[in-house]
Amino acid sequence: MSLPHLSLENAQARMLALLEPLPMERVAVEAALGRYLAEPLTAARTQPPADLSAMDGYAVAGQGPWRLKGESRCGEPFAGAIHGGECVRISTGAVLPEGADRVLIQEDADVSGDTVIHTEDPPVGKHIRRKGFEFSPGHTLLDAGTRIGPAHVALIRSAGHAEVAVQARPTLAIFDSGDELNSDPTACGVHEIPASNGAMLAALAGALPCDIHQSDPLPDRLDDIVAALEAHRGADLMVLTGGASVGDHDLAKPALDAVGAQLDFWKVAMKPGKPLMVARRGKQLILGLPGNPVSAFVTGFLFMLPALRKLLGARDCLPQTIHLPLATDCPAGGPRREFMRGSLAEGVVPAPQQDSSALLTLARSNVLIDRPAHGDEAKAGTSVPCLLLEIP
Ligand SMILES: Nc1nc2c(c(=O)[nH]1)N[C@H]1C(S)=C(S)[C@@H](COP(=O)(O)OP(=O)(O)OC[C@H]3O[C@@H](n4cnc5c(N)ncnc54)[C@H](O)[C@@H]3O)O[C@H]1N2
Ligand code: MOO
Repeated sequence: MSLPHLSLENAQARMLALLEPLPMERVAVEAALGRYLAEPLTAARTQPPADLSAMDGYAVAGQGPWRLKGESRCGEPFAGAIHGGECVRISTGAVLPEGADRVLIQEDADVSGDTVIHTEDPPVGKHIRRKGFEFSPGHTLLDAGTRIGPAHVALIRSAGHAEVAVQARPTLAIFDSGDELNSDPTACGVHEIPASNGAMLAALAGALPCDIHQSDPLPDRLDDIVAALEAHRGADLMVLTGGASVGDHDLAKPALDAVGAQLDFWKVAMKPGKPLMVARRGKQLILGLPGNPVSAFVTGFLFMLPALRKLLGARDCLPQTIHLPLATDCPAGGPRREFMRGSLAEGVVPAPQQDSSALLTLARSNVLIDRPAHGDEAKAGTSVPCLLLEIP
């Protein structure tokens, strides 16, 4: 079958359109790290809940000197109000007593007995965190599709929620395939190599919340590949690596046909990663990634992770492009848009080896430089679009 090579944007959009976010569930906030909000997050309380002191010192009213009337501590406010010429000892985060108009930090206070005088007089309102300055009940704090990071965990609890609505964790089955692959890297014969793509893709996917099934490499036998595809019909996403090209032993396409999967597209105008295959079987998405290790990584980064993000309900499924200056010259591009490995120092240095089998330069790289098809040579100092290889 000869299908046109899709542009990367077109291929990503087509793949994402095949997927729906998974059903919603409610989980404890602490268990939601790395997941995406299924609903906008609304405040259920007022923060701060009262006017609070931002410093340790004295809450004062009117002009000094002030007479010390008591103390307001965190969790134990001063009972009552103060009037002009009075103050209370106060801690950071404690409730400001009624009548206090500013906080004198203790470094600027001279205390003798129950009299407090200032060396610096703060203006009215100083060092007070006003009630509700962050949020009040009903305020929308975060949009649906926001990824929950450590700060979000704290914010959601602070907003008065013990649980949060997220999409269910996707299930993912990953398979290496090829007769040359040995699952034991310490026991490879001369005609063998260690299976490494599956482990790499599982590590890549593992940065997102998902449940991963990974097993020994499949041989280049149609029956075995079909059996593996059948055994994991229930997975939300299946990723097969190897056998995506056109050789006699490239069985990804025949295996997809045999299990009744509908091929949506095959081949994307990009390097590495051209023979990427995207198919659907019912609600399941199947990705056939090329076997060359760097091609598997780049397509995993540009397709598998976005697919997982879509299932997880992310607002932004695709990796963000940033522009960085080149530290050295970058050669002219070939006929395919190319993602070149590079490292970020004072500017981006393209890796000297760009062969799609070369894992060493991938492991030493932390960016992919996005080079246009037929692009001219880019000189050092030119700003180029890059993807940071930070996961995810
Ligand atoms: N006549 C053509 N040949 C090739 C074309 C083409 O258009 N016409 N495309 C080339 C491109 S581009 C790529 S990319 C590769 C993709 O090939 P496959 O997906 O069929 O991958 P394999 O042939 O199975 O393996 C390629 C290479 O990668 C090694 N490999 C495979 N799986 C793993 C694994 N799990 N762990 C580690 N290494 C793996 C395998 O040993 C091969 O060396 O096709 C080109 N050919
Ligand atoms: O696309 Mo292949 O991935 O160039 O080596």
